[in-house]
Amino acid sequence: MEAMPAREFTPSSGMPLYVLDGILQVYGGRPVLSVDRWSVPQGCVLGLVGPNGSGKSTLLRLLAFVESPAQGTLWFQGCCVSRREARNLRRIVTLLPQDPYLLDRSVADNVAYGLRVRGVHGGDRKARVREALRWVGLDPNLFELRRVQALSGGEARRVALAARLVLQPRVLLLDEPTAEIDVESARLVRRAALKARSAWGTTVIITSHDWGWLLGLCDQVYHMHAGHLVGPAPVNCFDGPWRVDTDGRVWKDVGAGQRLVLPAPESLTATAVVEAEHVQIFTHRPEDIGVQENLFHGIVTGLAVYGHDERLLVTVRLAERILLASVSGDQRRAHGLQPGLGVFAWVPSDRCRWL
Ligand SMILES: Nc1ncnc2c1ncn2[C@@H]1O[C@H](COP(=O)(O)OP(=O)(O)OP(=O)(O)O)[C@@H](O)[C@H]1O
Repeated sequence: MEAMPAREFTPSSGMPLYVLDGILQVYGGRPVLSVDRWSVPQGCVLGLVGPNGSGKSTLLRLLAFVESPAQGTLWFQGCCVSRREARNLRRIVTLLPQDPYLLDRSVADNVAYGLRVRGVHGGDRKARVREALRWVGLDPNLFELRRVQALSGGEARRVALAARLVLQPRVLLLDEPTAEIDVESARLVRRAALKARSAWGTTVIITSHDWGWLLGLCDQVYHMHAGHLVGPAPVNCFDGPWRVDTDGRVWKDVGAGQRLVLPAPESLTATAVVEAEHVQIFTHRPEDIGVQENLFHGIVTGLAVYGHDERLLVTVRLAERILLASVSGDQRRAHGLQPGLGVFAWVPSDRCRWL
């Protein structure tokens, strides 16, 4: 590992675990991930949310050192990671992919595999395997000797998670660990992530499509869109193409004939970003003429507490998309916001920025 030149990066409050600098990843000649500058604090639980194909898994693979970026520099614990060093770091940084591979052996063999490779033997290995199974809610007495082929899909995913936890990793990267699992399993994933952090100081980075679940678990949730990190605050992204209005502004249909009208971007294919913080919720159509444009009718589908000052993220289903708005606890109570309530959501056009 090369020592990092001091001029490149000066930590303000503790050395970040990762720093990404000018990272570009390209598949088949097509850029799929572009990160100018991003750092991950040590010991955080961090979420990545975004639509299909936005680059979440690609970013996790780079952080797991299982692939290298086409351009840019990845720093880990203040050091620039070379290809040779990446191999060593894979012993302390572990990735649970979306479709984890399990060996055609017993549950215990699968969970113990990484320990065997690292030279952990005997009673210590057995005890750690049993403990890791308990962490993911599988009774070792019932599951240890079962063959993985005889497990349900959800149980197999828990075994794969136990096989990462048993390593007591420095970094645990979980790629959509709650996809296709029930509420109880999602609770176990959450518990395991938090226990790993408190027991070993593990930094945990999790991708998901579920804003609410991530916000309830993570210190910070970054939104990814079209290969870019947008956030960390919850945001709404509106993709082009845009149509041009008679007065030179641009618009697009967001469903049921409702139009989003914005100032013209540099390109008609640009993506508009509006932070949830700037979207306002009304329970009745407001009189104020200033909020008639970009006022959408929708249904509240979820509320999730986030941040340190009891903000709530409100998901509102418009005809063809979900809109995110942020409200305070007082606003929630005053409006009686709850899932199923019909509301008006206002997107102020002057709060939009373009990607
Ligand atoms: N091996 C590959 N070869 C070519 N393109 C790829 C490859 N892997 C991913 N991509 C492309 O890279 C982009 C980012 O994919 P990635 O899997 O990182 O997105 P994601 O946000 O994790 O998506 P999802 O939520 O569907 O899992 C997509 O456009 C995808 O088609």
